[in-house]
Amino acid sequence: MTDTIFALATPPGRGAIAILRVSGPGVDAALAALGAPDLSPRHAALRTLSHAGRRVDEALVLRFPGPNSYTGEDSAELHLHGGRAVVEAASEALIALGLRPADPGEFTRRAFENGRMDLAQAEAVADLIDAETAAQATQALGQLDGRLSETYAGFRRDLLRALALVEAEIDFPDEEVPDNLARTAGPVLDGLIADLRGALAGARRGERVREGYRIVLIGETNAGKSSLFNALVAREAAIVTPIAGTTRDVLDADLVIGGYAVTLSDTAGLRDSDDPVEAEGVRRARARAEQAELRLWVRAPGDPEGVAAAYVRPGDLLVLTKADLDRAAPPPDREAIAVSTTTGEGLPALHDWIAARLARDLSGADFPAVTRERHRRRLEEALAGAEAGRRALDVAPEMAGDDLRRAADALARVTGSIGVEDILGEVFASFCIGK
Ligand SMILES: Nc1nc2c(c(=O)[nH]1)N(C=O)[C@@H](CNc1ccc(C(=O)N[C@@H](CCC(=O)O)C(=O)O)cc1)CN2
Ligand SMILES: Nc1nc2c(ncn2[C@@H]2O[C@H](COP(=O)(O)OP(=O)(O)OP(=O)(O)O)[C@@H](O)[C@H]2O)c(=O)[nH]1
Ligand SMILES: [Mg+2]
Repeated sequence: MTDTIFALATPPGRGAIAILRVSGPGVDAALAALGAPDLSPRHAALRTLSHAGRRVDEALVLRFPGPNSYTGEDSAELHLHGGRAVVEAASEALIALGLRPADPGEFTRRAFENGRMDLAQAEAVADLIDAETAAQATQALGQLDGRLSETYAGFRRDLLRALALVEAEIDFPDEEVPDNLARTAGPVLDGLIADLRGALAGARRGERVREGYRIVLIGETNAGKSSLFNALVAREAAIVTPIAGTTRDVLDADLVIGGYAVTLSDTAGLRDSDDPVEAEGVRRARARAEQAELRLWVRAPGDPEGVAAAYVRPGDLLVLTKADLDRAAPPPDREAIAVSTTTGEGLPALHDWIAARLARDLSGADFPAVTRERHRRRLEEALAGAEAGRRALDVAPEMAGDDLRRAADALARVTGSIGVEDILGEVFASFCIGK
């Protein structure tokens, strides 16, 4: 029999109101025992809750009889006065009545297991709670309302249609089979392959909106990278000294620019060094520069092109620092912005340039976006299967079925209609308690 679980759904600590959420078959018995036996479904009612002869609170109580609830089970919410002692007393009463505290994500896990939402929607719940930018929230809402799941389901329907056509032909083999398939299953698969490629092309964008767009400062030692880092994050996060080679570790900061999440990294100045600590710092700086979506090539007046030039890609920005000391003429062949962290000149222009770059790379009409590496890997598998199946149509149609089935399975795993056991723990472990 399923446990009846409870958890604080609001942040811990003192607050105006604290909500205890309860779900499972023992909900009605627990409500009755606390003094709220008579609640009509989904209507808030004020009740005096008590336990073991002691008043616990004057609370607003809501009852959601299953299956019409978030979890699909009998559920309830106790909207308590948000004092620590009140929450403590109510929790103790629920434990005494045989309920147990919920694990992280357990309410949403039950919603998934009861068919109230699929796995992509459950992930969207977690994303929505973690969302700190408007773009992240919009993306998570598009996934929560099932639009992303519907996209995957459409891909899967196409695959199954192609599979049915292949199987129908194979059952009546003759020399016409490849020609027939080229007319029937061929176009279905061609369309699907194009759609999957389109979804994958947008996947990096979805992941960057969710996880943050990676910007790395690179350049010679003493170029002013750490000073610029501090200016952009608006606090003295990195150590700045006149000594070349001050920064060793990569230093990351999360910030929001133009409504998008950004991870900005300060790095060690790129130079050859016999000092093993500095050499390791330079190795890490290079690795980061390669992973990032954008590199800001930081150069002070007189800096040589140096090693950084090898890491700069088309579309990166040259930032000419220390503009208060000397104004280096920007090279004619690349985009550049002159800044001074001493006077502040150029910093608003740099900020605006980054915001425009984020809007260019992260906003887009091909919604809903694929938002997670887990989804992207499965889509890549599905694409590989669809492409292999497509090739087999012409040469060995009897082989196409296996490829298409493999592709359809990969898609079913994204929404959790098959193969969930091995990933459920991973998906729900990152949730808040009470969700
Ligand atoms: N107080 C409160 N606020 C909340 C939630 C909650 O659980 N409690 N939610 C939790 O994340 C979100 C809203 N999501 C919800 C989704 C479904 C149901 C629900 O009871 N659905 C039933 C009844 C629908 C109806 O009243 O028409 C159903 O779908 O059958 C409730 C909340 C955000 N705000
Ligand atoms: N006048 C002036 N000095 C600057 C400016 N930006 C940085 N500096 C100075 O240049 C020196 C080096 O600055 P950092 O920000 O530590 O340079 P860095 O690129 O992080 O150096 P490493 O960590 O050694 O690679 C410090 O003395 C800063 O005060 C600027 O805009 N104008
Ligand atoms: Mg530095």
